[in-house]
Amino acid sequence: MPERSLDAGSAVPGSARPAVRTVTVLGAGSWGTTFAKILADAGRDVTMWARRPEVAAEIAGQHTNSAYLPGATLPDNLTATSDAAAALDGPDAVVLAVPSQSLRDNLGRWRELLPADTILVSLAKGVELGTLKRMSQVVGEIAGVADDSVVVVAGPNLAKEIAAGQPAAGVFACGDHERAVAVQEAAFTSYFRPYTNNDVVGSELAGACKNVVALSCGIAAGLGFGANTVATLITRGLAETARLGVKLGADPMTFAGLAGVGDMVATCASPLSRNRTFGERIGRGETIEQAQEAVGGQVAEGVMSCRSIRDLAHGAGVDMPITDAMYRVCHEGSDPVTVGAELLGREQKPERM
Ligand SMILES: NC(=O)C1=CN([C@@H]2O[C@H](COP(=O)(O)OP(=O)(O)OC[C@H]3O[C@@H](n4cnc5c(N)ncnc54)[C@H](O)[C@@H]3O)[C@@H](O)[C@H]2O)C=CC1
Ligand SMILES: O=C(CO)COP(=O)(O)O
Repeated sequence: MPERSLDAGSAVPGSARPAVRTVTVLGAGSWGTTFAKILADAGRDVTMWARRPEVAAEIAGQHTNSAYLPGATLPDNLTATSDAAAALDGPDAVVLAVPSQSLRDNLGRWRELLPADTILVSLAKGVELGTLKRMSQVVGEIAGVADDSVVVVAGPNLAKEIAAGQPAAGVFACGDHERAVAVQEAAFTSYFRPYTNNDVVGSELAGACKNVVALSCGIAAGLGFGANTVATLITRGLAETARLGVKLGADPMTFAGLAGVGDMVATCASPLSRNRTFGERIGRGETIEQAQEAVGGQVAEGVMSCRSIRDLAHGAGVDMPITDAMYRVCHEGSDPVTVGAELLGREQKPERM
């Protein structure tokens, strides 16, 4: 039984708030499946699209997704298909749950199928290579909607913990407050508490940048360093993230919130994070290919985002030394020990500038 009645999604009488009763989630990886579970537990009728028919059949038939969320049982009001047209037959909201670098291609295939006026929700945490666009900008371009009408999901949301029912909060950012609130209502359960904000730029950049910082924390752990090193990287990583965000129009307070410090701490500290795990393997001396294997074919977004965020920062004239260092390790074959020593030995300066 869903936790909440469908009445929770009704439009507020006399308001412009859209009702979200039916939702389609495009992408059946760990976060897509977990977010679908949240929506279904909150009483929404949810359909997932999975690339592989066998994954869709397992979700629909056995209410599990053993490849991505072993051990989790999915609610009865969550079904799945690998037919995108069937999945997109009239939902009130569509959740985009594929990795950042594949969003443009995937959305291009779905564009003609998207119902008019559906609320588009983006889960991906990354910056597109080449175009250097945030995910809501990619969605805006491909779907032909205003970038800031997209609801962006951010915050400390390690999928496996939430799928196990552990308490967590998230933040839904959108330029249109009514849309953010509509999705907030649709995803409110006893274990997941969504907040809203209107800082799409800051929320998206925070989500993308923390994956890169998590790589550095993983490397530090893999090299055998302790809590001081990790805390230093988290704090200075947040400083460079906020520097970029503010330059690009973000509200500085966003970086003190769930999308900022919240997600930074969760991802940089948890062995469940794919980005941290990837970094840890590199720190232990493994190759990029071995580290990729360690995350089991799932996406460690920071590996690509360190390149795009570095390019974005260069274009904006913003100094991001940790991101630069991760780029050199992941894409130029630099030795993590040397890169770490160079980070420590940079010119001295005040903490805030
Ligand atoms: N897993 C987590 O705890 C969280 C993930 N995110 C973000 O959500 C986004 C999706 O993440 P996950 O669901 O965890 O990813 P995942 O790697 O677990 O699954 C990706 C899904 O997208 C599908 N897909 C479609 N086209 C693809 C392509 N060209 N390449 C690769 N996969 C493709 C895959 O089949 C799979 O179903 C990422 O941007 C991630 O950073 C955000 C918060 C939490
Ligand atoms: O975004 C996440 C937690 O909020 C998940 O992080 P990873 O992609 O590193 O697993």
